[in-house]
Amino acid sequence: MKVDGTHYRSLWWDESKGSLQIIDQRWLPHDFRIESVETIEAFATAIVEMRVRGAPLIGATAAYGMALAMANDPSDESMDKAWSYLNATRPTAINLRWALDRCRATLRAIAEADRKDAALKLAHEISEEDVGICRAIGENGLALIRQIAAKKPAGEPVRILTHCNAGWIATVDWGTATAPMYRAHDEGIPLHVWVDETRPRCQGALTSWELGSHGIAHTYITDNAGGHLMQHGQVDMVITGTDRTTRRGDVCNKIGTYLKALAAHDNGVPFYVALPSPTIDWTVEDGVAEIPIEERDPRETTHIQGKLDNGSIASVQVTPDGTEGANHAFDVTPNRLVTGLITERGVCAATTEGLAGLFPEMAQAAE
Ligand SMILES: CSC[C@@H](O)[C@@H](O)C(=O)COP(=O)(O)O
Repeated sequence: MKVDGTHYRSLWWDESKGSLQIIDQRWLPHDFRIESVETIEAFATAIVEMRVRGAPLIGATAAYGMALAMANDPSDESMDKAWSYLNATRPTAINLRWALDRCRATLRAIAEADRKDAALKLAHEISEEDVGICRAIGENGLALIRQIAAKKPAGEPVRILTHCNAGWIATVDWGTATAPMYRAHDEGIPLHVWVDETRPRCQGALTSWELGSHGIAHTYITDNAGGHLMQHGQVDMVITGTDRTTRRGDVCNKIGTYLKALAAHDNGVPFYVALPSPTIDWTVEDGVAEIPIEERDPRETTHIQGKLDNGSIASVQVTPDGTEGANHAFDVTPNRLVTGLITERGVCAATTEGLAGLFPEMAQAAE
């Protein structure tokens, strides 16, 4: 997508430097900083510190991390070490393990002498696939937005609520939850997006930055406002992303998603989840019982980062000295609260049959 007229992806390989380039998302939306990632430790730090974030982008980044490990030392031992090291960075988004498993399985079957080139090619492939998946999610979600728009008086916007940032910077390009919005806007369908702030990291500010850059009307709201807006008929649909969706369609996503799903259910508002297939964990059935929920540094709750009036970016304390914070980063929305899953192969019910119907080969392979 475009930033100040230039087309960017959220990561790219720089041939001349021989290294991965990322946008350091810790400084967005105030500062656009590009960083070169050149050691395995730097890859891990980039994921842990959320310089790169969002399930699909974490997966693509890890694939480049494996490529670096193979360039340094193409042995099985080095591959296993990189797998374990990178896999330990964040526990919830399944795309991380998906990408690492795919790299390891593919590279194991290749002679050591060829692994360096093969690993880099595979990382490029995983990134390109992500772009294609997100584009297709955009098409499939667009059909849903069109249906809602068709029932409205001409010119009235379709009002979509979204949580966190499942936008182009959370993937390689397009985003998942935002892809249908970009497509609908480009097609001339009037939209208005309610953007949840998404404390503590305020990923809603990233979503606002993305939507604003694309000219999509939006309003930044507090995390607790969604239920109120739904009660007053101000939301036509919800679209969120996901970090891991179980084979029966339970959706793990950024903390607070569950409360939005409950409010949507109570108010008869359709609640959709944009789901790329690498985010399906076919080994898990019950999301609440089985998905590990990341707990991050409580300082993210007791402090908030923003831009001061003098233009500098600073972190300020919002709680009294010594206040304990707890920082659960994700929650699970049971499948009964999900109206549908928008995947690259179409929209399906959040059920075992729905997912297996669209992805029979994956469901079978997991049996
Ligand atoms: C297309 S991104 C999908 C999810 O990863 C997204 O909704 C989300 O929860 C991101 O969490 P984050 O902690 O910012 O990595």
